[in-house]
Amino acid sequence: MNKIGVIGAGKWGSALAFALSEKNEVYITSRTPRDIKNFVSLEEILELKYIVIAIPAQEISLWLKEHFVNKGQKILVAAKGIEASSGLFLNNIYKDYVKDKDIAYLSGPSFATEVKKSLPTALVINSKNEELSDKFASFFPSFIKTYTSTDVIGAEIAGAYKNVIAIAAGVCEGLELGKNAAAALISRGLVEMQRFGCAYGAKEESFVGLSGAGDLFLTASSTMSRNFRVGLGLAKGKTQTEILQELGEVAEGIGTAYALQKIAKDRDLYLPIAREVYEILEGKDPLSSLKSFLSN
Ligand SMILES: NC(=O)C1=CN([C@@H]2O[C@H](COP(=O)(O)OP(=O)(O)OC[C@H]3O[C@@H](n4cnc5c(N)ncnc54)[C@H](OP(=O)(O)O)[C@@H]3O)[C@@H](O)[C@H]2O)C=CC1
Ligand SMILES: O=C(CO)COP(=O)(O)O
Repeated sequence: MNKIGVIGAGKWGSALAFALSEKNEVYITSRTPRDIKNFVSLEEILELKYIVIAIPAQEISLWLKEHFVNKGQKILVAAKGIEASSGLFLNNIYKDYVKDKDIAYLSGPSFATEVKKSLPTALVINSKNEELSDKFASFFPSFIKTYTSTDVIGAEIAGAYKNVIAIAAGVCEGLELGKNAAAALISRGLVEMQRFGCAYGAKEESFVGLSGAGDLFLTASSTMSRNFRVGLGLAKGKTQTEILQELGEVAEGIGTAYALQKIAKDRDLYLPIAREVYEILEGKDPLSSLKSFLSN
């Protein structure tokens, strides 16, 4: 049995620890200590060969700087987001700490709540090192079908961008604009994130597969999604602070919308839905925002 360490005992980290324990001996740690099975110290986890990191994108840069010690571990990154303050992708952040050959990124449709109930899904392990992707893929339980890909940037952008589109879809639902509008928004969102990804050398097919369309359709159509619920709150006129207080969990689409706004400005890119989400987060009226996107 392989020993796997999970860092971050939030919703996704604990769901992954549960799923991976079907075939492996799994240990978990977190910033806030918990009275749960196999909870150990960070120092003990860092001694293990295989580690899953489920710390949100907005926090990871500082966490790596303050806590990570490279001992040649193989890392699977479970977060989905782009750092707001810098506009850096996760692979840019991690590359200062972990070699490309030692790191993989997890993507695809996966609400933690369903994974914790052993409900089936299909996920993608993305790494430049195909041997490592295969290895991580082999750790997953029978109820999760795994695929592998070398398109790290495509998977990363798809996983992060879909959270922003999910916020827009939540706004659309909250404003009761109808299913036609939602479908129009989601499909234009898919095109927007694919175009953005391709500008960074991502493969088009990553956006129509599990990492892109798969995760987008899931997140942008369900109140199980925290990002979708952020959109519902914005449509009701709630502030970011009120929404996050009610949510009590992370919604990566918010930071990612700010990151995309920064990138769009720096690189002079046209990202219409991401821009509207950013503007709504900054106080623009949601209805006029969606109308400006959906009307001629
Ligand atoms: N939930 C889901 O269904 C899915 C989530 N994801 C992604 O996984 C990532 C984590 O999400 P999720 O688990 O749901 O979020 P949660 O808010 O449930 O958990 C976040 C985790 O990160 C830890 N954490 C937060 N800030 C810091 C910090 N500054 N230093 C150290 N640890 C920190 C928390 O530690 P502690 O609680 O111990 O303080 C907690 O374990 C996100 O990027 C999300 O998009 C991806 C797929 C599915
Ligand atoms: O990424 C997810 C499912 O694949 C989780 O989405 P939310 O963070 O919006 O809940």
